[in-house]
Amino acid sequence: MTLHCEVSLLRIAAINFLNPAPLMWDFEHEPVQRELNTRYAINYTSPALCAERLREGSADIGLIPVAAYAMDPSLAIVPGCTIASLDHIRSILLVVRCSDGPEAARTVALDTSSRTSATYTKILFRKYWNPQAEFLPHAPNLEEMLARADAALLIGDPALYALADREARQQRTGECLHYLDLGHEWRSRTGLPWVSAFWGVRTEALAGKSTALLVDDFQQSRDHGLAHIPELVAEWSAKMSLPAAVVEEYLTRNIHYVLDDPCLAGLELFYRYAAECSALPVTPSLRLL
Ligand SMILES: C=C(O[C@@H]1C=C(C(=O)O)C=C[C@H]1O)C(=O)O
Repeated sequence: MTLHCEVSLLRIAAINFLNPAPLMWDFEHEPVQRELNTRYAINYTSPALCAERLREGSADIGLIPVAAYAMDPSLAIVPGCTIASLDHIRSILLVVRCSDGPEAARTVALDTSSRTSATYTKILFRKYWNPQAEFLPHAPNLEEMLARADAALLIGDPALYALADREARQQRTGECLHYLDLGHEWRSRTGLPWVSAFWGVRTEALAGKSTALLVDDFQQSRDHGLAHIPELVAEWSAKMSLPAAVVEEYLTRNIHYVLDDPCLAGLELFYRYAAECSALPVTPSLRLL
């Protein structure tokens, strides 16, 4: 008689941008990858779709935009891991066509792959720049966005490419655009970190599994990633054709990977402001595993 011992894998929805690469280290590199393959199966998608996969039940764990958590506070959060920024974030950009800055922007195209940065953008307009601004969802294509709106929000790798192309674009078109780093705009007004994403978990999927082991797997992967920055810089600067110094600065100074107390305070304020501006329905309480 053959005994079939089926171990169900936890399905992870991950993001195919550069910024989560340190969090993903053990899932993508030996010696730990082989062992994690016995517990997890990974699928890569956009931030907005990570949240969607958890909602529809086709993933158990997802690197979800913090804004999506307000729509589904039944999820639990893996403590300690995040995609955040303490000031300049580099990959969350508001590109503004008007020479008068964001206050003069009446229409804003929002990158459809974003949930969190789209919400921060609404907060910044409602509270500080232009409460009357109108928002339209748009695929991340700077030229098409600026053909339809006065300003464009780009996130992740498309934002990094737009920034790298900034001078060449000005020479090509003669047009002078403003590039605002929204992490810095938020920090200078609130004094708090910008928090983009964390690992959200459908707790039903954890039945019969060790929560402590899961938390260890994700926190150790982050620690190992942060201990292998030179390898990540070599890998990603080649893959993205970006200068190694830019990728290194991005992974070590722009993005902050530890969900610590200042990040939790930044998150609380983000949820409060988002509810005040009717950009999110509720202020969720944070349920850490
Ligand atoms: C820093 C970034 O964070 C991302 C931004 C997100 C959003 O705006 O919804 C979600 C997940 C993060 O990985 C970025 O992509 O530039």
